Amino acid sequence: MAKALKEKIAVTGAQPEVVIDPSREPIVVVDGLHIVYRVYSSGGGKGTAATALLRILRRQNRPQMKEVHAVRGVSFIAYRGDAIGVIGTNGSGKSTLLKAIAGLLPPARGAVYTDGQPSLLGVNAALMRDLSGSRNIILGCLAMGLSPEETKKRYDEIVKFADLKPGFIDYPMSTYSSGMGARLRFAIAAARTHDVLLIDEALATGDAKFKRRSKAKIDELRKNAGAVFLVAHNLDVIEETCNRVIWLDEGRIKMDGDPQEVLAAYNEATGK
Ligand SMILES: Nc1ncnc2c1ncn2[C@@H]1O[C@H](COP(=O)(O)OP(=O)(O)OP(=O)(O)O)[C@@H](O)[C@H]1O
Repeated sequence: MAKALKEKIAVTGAQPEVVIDPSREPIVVVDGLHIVYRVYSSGGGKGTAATALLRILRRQNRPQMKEVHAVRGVSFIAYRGDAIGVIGTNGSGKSTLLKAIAGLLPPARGAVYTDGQPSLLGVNAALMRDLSGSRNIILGCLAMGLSPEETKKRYDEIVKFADLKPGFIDYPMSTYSSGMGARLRFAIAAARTHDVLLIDEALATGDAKFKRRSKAKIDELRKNAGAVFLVAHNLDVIEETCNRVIWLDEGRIKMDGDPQEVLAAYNEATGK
């Protein structure tokens, strides 16, 4: 019945059609999104006085600008309860897409609409390296909008979930291994429910036991959250965690659908 109601919209280019399912609640709508980075190419010689003088003599008043077209006309709809894995080879635009959904990059064309506040949880998420784990928990919770009372209530739960080596919670985060940092970041982010949770490789550095617990936590967040996006090179994590996979190739969607189907096609194409 819902299927019969499904309306199909043709999207320009060779990318898959966007399917609207009116029986489900849309949380993220990405509509013909293009993201372009502008970088100064070394040929332009930005930086030294000599090259600046050369530019003036050549009547070039600006250093050469190069454009990197990282996302090229991507369209899809994420629905409430979706856990979407984003896969693709290096440089295919996965992190750029997540940053754009988080509102951190302006679209060159197209638009992203989200229902609620997106939270990007990356391996480089901004915690203070010189502060202890415990200070970062408090700051992180307050930054996520929890009240001081809620922060106090959640503190023990976060420490328990991060499960760091004894004593480390009071050490500066600069003394943590990358896996320990990732665990704490994930534990802090998982302490509240998110409308749209974007996870960029955050789980990649955790060990097997932590990955299992993260999966359970993502399932729980998924139940309460709007939608979860997960970028990971470990396809097992994607297969176990996600109900849908988007395969990006050179900034375009190559496939969008059932994890098993998309992962099988991806493995075949990449020769794994
Ligand atoms: N800050 C930036 N400035 C200029 N170009 C960038 C910037 N960040 C990414 N790019 C370019 O945009 C394209 C997509 O990069 P992106 O990091 O989104 O890919 P990715 O699929 O996440 O890659 P990886 O699997 O290596 O993490 C690449 O060509 C990359 O060189």
